[in-house]
Amino acid sequence: MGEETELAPLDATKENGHNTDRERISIIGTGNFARALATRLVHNGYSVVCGSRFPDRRDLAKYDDTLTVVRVTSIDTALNQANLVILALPADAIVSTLTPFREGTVGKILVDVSNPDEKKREGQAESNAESISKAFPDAAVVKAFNTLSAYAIEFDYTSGVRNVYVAGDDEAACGKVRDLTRAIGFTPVQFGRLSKSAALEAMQQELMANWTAPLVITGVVFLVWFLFGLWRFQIKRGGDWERLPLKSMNKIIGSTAITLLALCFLAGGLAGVVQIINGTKYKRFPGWLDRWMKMRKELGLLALCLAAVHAVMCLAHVSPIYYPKWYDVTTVIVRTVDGAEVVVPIRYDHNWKGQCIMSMGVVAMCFLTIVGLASLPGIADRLTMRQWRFIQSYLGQFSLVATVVHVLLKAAPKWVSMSVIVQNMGFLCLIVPTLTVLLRFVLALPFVSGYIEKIRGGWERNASREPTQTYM
Ligand SMILES: NC(=O)C1=CN([C@@H]2O[C@H](COP(=O)(O)OP(=O)(O)OC[C@H]3O[C@@H](n4cnc5c(N)ncnc54)[C@H](OP(=O)(O)O)[C@@H]3O)[C@@H](O)[C@H]2O)C=CC1
Ligand SMILES: [Cu+2]
Repeated sequence: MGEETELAPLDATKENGHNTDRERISIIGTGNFARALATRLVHNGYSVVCGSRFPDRRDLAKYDDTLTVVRVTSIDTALNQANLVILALPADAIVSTLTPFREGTVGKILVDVSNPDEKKREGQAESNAESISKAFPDAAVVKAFNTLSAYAIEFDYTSGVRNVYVAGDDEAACGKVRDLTRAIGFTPVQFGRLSKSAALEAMQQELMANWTAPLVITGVVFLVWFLFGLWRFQIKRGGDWERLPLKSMNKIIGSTAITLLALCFLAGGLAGVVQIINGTKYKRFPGWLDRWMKMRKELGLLALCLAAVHAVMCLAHVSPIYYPKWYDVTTVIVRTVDGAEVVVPIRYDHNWKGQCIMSMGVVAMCFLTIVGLASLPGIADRLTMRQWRFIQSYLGQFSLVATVVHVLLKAAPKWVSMSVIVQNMGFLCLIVPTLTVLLRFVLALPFVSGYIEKIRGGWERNASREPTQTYM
């Protein structure tokens, strides 16, 4: 590899009166991201030039055969080879690397893919892209690709079309980047002007974007059930610690799962109540309900995850030893050598109770899995609005009802004989889910649901009054 003097100058790409310079893209840098982008560009018919500090030492072909057609040149030459230049350099090296070649940036579209080094960027308001734009005012800087990994760019051709967020002040430049993005198999999403690039860079820094609150709620719900279970199954019974990791934990995790599932569907139910009270859909939900509504997907997925753990734990330990009431036992009487008669069990079969509990658990798990899968991007994108609503609303509520029946079958008869019902975990963990099911049932009654549909269709009870005020 080396200086590519035989490369055609930029103007030579104008053929037959058509400007085909879109076909040649320059990438500055030869690292992971540069190679991934170069591979994908070459696969899609682009000619790629990579600019390096050490062009003589960079042999891209050794990474992938596709890259044999990629020329590695000096940074200066690479800048001159294309109108669209992708800067695949470490964030803090971009300005210093390009400054000696300022001339070459004039009139160019510079695509900034960089993500900030978290520690260095703390408290710094300006994004990488804005710093580059300030340093090279004669170039059109566009932020793009930073939310994708090099791996996804190079290898992920199968898992649906990924979004590439584009931000920039020059609309023509953004348009070219969007075209390029589409041409190599991604979906461009214009995210706004360059000032929005800070949000794109921050997006990449967030490990758990929308998951913090749902995870905290899950932790609190789990802790409540854990402390109750610890007191109920271990401390109150004076020990039995060896059953804590599996038998007790299974009940604790199951209770956490059903509570989270109920919380997921309770939000929508309360939203319906609020809309009925307000008599309009044009009034904002109170802040707490709004935040709660926005975390339904995460709560549902966490419920699914814990329900799966509960199912596996059940398989691991449900047996006549722990749950004798779920089984019918066939016994034989064996006479011992000294003449005593011993009753020996020879066969266990699930009785009605055991069969119904287990099968209802399987049904609930099955529906919950469909609802969970349908909420994932990639699958959700392929559903029509009607299909999505059917799965999320009907199948979702059916899975909650099946879960309630599953727990009810397991725990209910015991309540009757229990002197202190509030000590029964099965009873306690059903309170919120049962109230949720009842609320959703009431909201589904024809005259109530008709009223809500009317409100959601834009009808207002007090339409003639003064403009609606909003909650703060
Ligand atoms: N890797 C990833 O998955 C992702 C990366 N990005 C962004 O892409 C950019 C490049 O990342 P990546 O390819 O992983 O990084 P690498 O460290 O693998 O590559 C950076 C390249 O930049 C060149 N370079 C120029 N100046 C310097 C310098 N001062 N110090 C080090 N390298 C320099 C080097 O090429 P040469 O030696 O040939 O000059 C080097 O190969 C970063 O801004 C990163 O934030 C964004 C999203 C995901
Ligand atoms: Cu269960």
